[in-house]
Amino acid sequence: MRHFDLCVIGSGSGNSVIDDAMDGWSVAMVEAGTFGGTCLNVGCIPTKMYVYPADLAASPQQAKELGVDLELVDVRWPDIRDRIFGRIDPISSGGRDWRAGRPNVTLYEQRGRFVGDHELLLEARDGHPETTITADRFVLANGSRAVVPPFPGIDAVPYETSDTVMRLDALPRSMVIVGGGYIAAEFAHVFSSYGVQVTIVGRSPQLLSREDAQVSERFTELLGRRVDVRTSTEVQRVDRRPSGDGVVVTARTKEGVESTIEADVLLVATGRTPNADTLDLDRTGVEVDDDGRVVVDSRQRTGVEGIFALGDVSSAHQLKHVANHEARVVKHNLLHPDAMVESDHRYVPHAVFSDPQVAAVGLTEAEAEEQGLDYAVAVQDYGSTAYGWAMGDEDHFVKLVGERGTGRLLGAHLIGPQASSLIQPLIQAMSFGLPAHAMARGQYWIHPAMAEVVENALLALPSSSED
Ligand SMILES: Cc1cc2nc3c(=O)[nH]c(=O)nc-3n(C[C@H](O)[C@H](O)[C@H](O)COP(=O)(O)OP(=O)(O)OC[C@H]3O[C@@H](n4cnc5c(N)ncnc54)[C@H](O)[C@@H]3O)c2cc1C
Ligand SMILES: NC(=O)c1ccc[n+]([C@@H]2O[C@H](COP(=O)([O-])OP(=O)(O)OC[C@H]3O[C@@H](n4cnc5c(N)ncnc54)[C@H](O)[C@@H]3O)[C@@H](O)[C@H]2O)c1
Repeated sequence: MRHFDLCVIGSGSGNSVIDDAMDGWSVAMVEAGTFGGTCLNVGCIPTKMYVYPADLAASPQQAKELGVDLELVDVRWPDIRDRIFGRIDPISSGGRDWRAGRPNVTLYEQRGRFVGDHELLLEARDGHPETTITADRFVLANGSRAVVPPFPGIDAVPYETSDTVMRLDALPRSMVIVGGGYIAAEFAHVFSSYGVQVTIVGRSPQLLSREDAQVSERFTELLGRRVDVRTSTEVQRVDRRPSGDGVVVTARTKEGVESTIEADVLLVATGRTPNADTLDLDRTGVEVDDDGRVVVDSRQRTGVEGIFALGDVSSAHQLKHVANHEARVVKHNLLHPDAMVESDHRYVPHAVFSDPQVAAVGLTEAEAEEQGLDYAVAVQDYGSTAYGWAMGDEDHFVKLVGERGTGRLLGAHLIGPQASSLIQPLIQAMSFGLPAHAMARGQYWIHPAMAEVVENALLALPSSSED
């Protein structure tokens, strides 16, 4: 049985754990799927590569109001798709070849599952015989996968998930998206901008229901102007369309009103579940929580000596920047067992790359209220600052939740153009404990840049003794 100093399971953020400083270690990299993991192959990167052309395709409407007549002549789906994967696929295969070529690394392109605390069975797979390896240290970085709820009829109809929808042969005429979270919001923007008739079926009263209530309400309203949004609506069953292709989704509102939606394509976007269950962790002492996540401490250690976990398999955040942060922590802790560092999960931001964009960090107003904090809220419209006014913006805003007394930010919630970038100074202020007014007045803000909406939101919070 071959023994390694380190075994990493999962080549997403797990791949970046392997460092030059480990050149003297024997390392096993285990990857059952496409090298590079979710973000590169079926997640962040290709989705945003679809979002950017979608932003362009959606611009004629806005331009018209400003006196510029543009016309969307065509969306060449095969060209968009092939440009995206023509760039991504070589990065994945190049990364694979580079990693496999490292003299101290053995790449096993097989599914791994534990048969003991430090013993991993690699399942047989075309050309790769079953084998068992042992290692002193393991890193569980095997991510999450799309969940498909057992809607009646689902097994008898064709459906897509985020894993498959980006490689469709042709742009459909219509699409029904089940789910009201990140993936639904981003793909609704992409496909509707490309001219597809999109219907979203969401069971919550608002889309993006985990956002601050004011943001999710506004987002639902704005996306609803371009897409048929059905909220508080549950799928009852799905059937094949009588014509043979496509689907019919039967849905019912909370009030009991039933409707059917016919579409060429059904996209299921109802969340992701950690892949911990694929590892047979019950054969080890590694603990898994009620949500199926590997339990780790602040140093990313499981309860078993030498076994670490990171990213979607152990994190509630399911975000690439979190997986990358945790990978840096694991790398450090593997190399410096006597001087371990902790992950910093205090202010984890996120952004939804839809239209409008949404970005947030920290507490929502409801969470500040629930926690009994002494807080104040400031809401600043984009249109109240010069750039937003020049754009004629009437829909978007920055909402800040600040702590009275200290003047520190508790949360920031943005909905509107460039929200994913505008939020960055607010993340910085929270991370470094900068009070709102000190941050607003302690630096220049370029006039008349869009960032003035952030400056004005900060100034709209009450000042404090620390400012
Ligand atoms: C459509 C979509 C868009 C997204 N967009 C964003 C975004 O814009 N920003 C953002 O921050 N996050 C985004 N995410 C989330 C982000 O992709 C994930 O949080 C991140 O990729 C998780 O990284 P990871 O290293 O934990 O796991 P992964 O990258 O998923 O890597 C896990 C790897 O482990 C392999 N594996 C699983 N089980 C086994 C096993 N038993 N044996 C061997 N190998 C195994 C898998 O094949 C996979 O390659 C998006 C996700 C999706 C689905
Ligand atoms: N921009 C980004 O950072 C980005 C983009 C895409 C995905 N992601 C990550 O990927 C994860 C998965 O995305 P997602 O949109 O699938 O998940 P999500 O958790 O954001 O949303 C899931 C949605 O499905 C609904 N749902 C769940 N079970 C259902 C059921 N049985 N019937 C009907 N509706 C149901 C939920 O109410 C929710 O609206 C996200 O949590 C996120 O972390 C991130």
